[in-house]
Amino acid sequence: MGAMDNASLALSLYDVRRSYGRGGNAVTALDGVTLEVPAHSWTAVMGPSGSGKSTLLHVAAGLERADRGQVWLAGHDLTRASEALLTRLRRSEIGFCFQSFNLMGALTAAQNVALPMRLGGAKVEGSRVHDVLASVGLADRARHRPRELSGGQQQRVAIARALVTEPAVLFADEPTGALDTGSARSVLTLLRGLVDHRGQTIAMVTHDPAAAARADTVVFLADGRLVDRLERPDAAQVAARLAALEG
Ligand SMILES: Nc1ncnc2c1ncn2[C@@H]1O[C@H](COP(=O)(O)OP(=O)(O)OP(=O)(O)O)[C@@H](O)[C@H]1O
Repeated sequence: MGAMDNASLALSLYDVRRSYGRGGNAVTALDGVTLEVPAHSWTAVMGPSGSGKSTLLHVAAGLERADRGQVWLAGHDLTRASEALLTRLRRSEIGFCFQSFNLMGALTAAQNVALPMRLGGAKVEGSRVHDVLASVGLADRARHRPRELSGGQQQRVAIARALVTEPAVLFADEPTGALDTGSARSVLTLLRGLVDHRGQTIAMVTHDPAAAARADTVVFLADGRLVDRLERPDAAQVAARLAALEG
């Protein structure tokens, strides 16, 4: 089971397979992926277009089922979990943020952040919402609606919403893909701080070597397999490995 004991792993995948379609049209998106993500660390997933990055993130976050293998998160194998358990885990242990923010336009920042807890039927403490907004640097924007916020601020609200339930893992799919360089940098600095100062575990898909270089570990997918890995890399190393895979 690898070098690390399970307690120090926030997320682990063993020999995970996932394909789409059937017969001659079948596409193998993940072809035997094994990945251990230590608690309180940040892992970036890179690879050429179509290599399986989004599928990996969705399977790891319980948004899609693996066909085979195991996905362990918060003490449960998601591949064997009932729908009821998956729903509970998605509301408590799994945070997700997207390239396109996916905020509710009619709701304020504070209401957007409170939404996952409301949907989970939990009582929402105003102070909790305020603390999470403050932790992403938006204490003074609680009453603003998404259209009144910059792209970088909207992504911060989305990150706050993903963190409000204190998830075991924050999953981020291209979190800086829609942002200009400066906003991207500040969102990445926020994510780095969440790991370093709050012990958050993050799994992120990105196309951007500069973003991946902020992570602790970068893993590379090609044709649904993990083919390479860098620890504490710089952006030039990441770009070179990616270029080699894109051929
Ligand atoms: N719902 C689906 N139905 C059929 N095929 C799919 C589906 N989702 C993904 N695939 C296929 O699975 C493979 C992996 O897709 P995935 O989106 O995980 O790749 P990716 O690395 O995230 O790509 P990109 O960088 O372009 O977003 C691709 O060949 C894709 O066409």
